[in-house]
Amino acid sequence: MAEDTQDQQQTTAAPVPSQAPLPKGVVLDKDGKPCRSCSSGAAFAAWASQAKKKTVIKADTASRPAPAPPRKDCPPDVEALGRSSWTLLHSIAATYPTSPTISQQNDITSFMRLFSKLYPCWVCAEDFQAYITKEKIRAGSRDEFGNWLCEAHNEVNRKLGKPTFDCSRWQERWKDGWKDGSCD
Ligand SMILES: Cc1cc2nc3c(=O)[nH]c(=O)nc-3n(C[C@H](O)[C@H](O)[C@H](O)COP(=O)(O)OP(=O)(O)OC[C@H]3O[C@@H](n4cnc5c(N)ncnc54)[C@H](O)[C@@H]3O)c2cc1C
Repeated sequence: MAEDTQDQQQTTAAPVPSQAPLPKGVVLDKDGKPCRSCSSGAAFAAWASQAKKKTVIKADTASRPAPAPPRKDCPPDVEALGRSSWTLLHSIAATYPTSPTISQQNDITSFMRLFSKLYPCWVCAEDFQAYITKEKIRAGSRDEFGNWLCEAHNEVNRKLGKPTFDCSRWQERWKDGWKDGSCD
């Protein structure tokens, strides 16, 4: 009861106290706040619901606003961000020149380095930067870059315990559509 009284004095969303265990899968930002683009959607939602429970409206219960219905146009979690990002990256590979100039090779290499620094999920970004340092970006042709990217994606798949992708089929997946005609 004493805790209820204390809660009733709060009017705005309060962060979950640091001693409260964070739901599994919630990654913190460098400032210690939960990072939505680094966390799975379910884990972030569990944290948000925990945080909401700590929020009590000061006025009587009748004047509490109805909870907002869930919507689809929310900031991305780690999965949504990842899917969109891989789509962009593999699509760039699919339109990369078959015989790129030196300048085009430099551009894609710079782009990938900057991408790995700016990627919004910081834990993902750190691992991707380490991967790029270990496995030098290969961009001598479309197929070379597409395969390098496919291997980079597979490294993340392995880290997350997902099946790896057959890189001999990256152009079917991202450029031409499957050979059985199912994308035509
Ligand atoms: C650079 C980067 C680093 C990431 N690091 C992390 C991380 O550290 N932790 C984390 O939780 N999430 C990370 N992610 C997100 C993660 O990779 C997935 O995007 C996310 O989990 C959603 O996965 P998904 O199963 O929907 O398919 P995704 O892995 O997003 O793949 C999308 C589609 O690409 C195709 N595909 C799969 N593998 C390959 C491949 N090797 N080559 C070509 N096509 C392929 C498949 O058709 C698949 O449906 C990262 C994303 C990026 C872009």
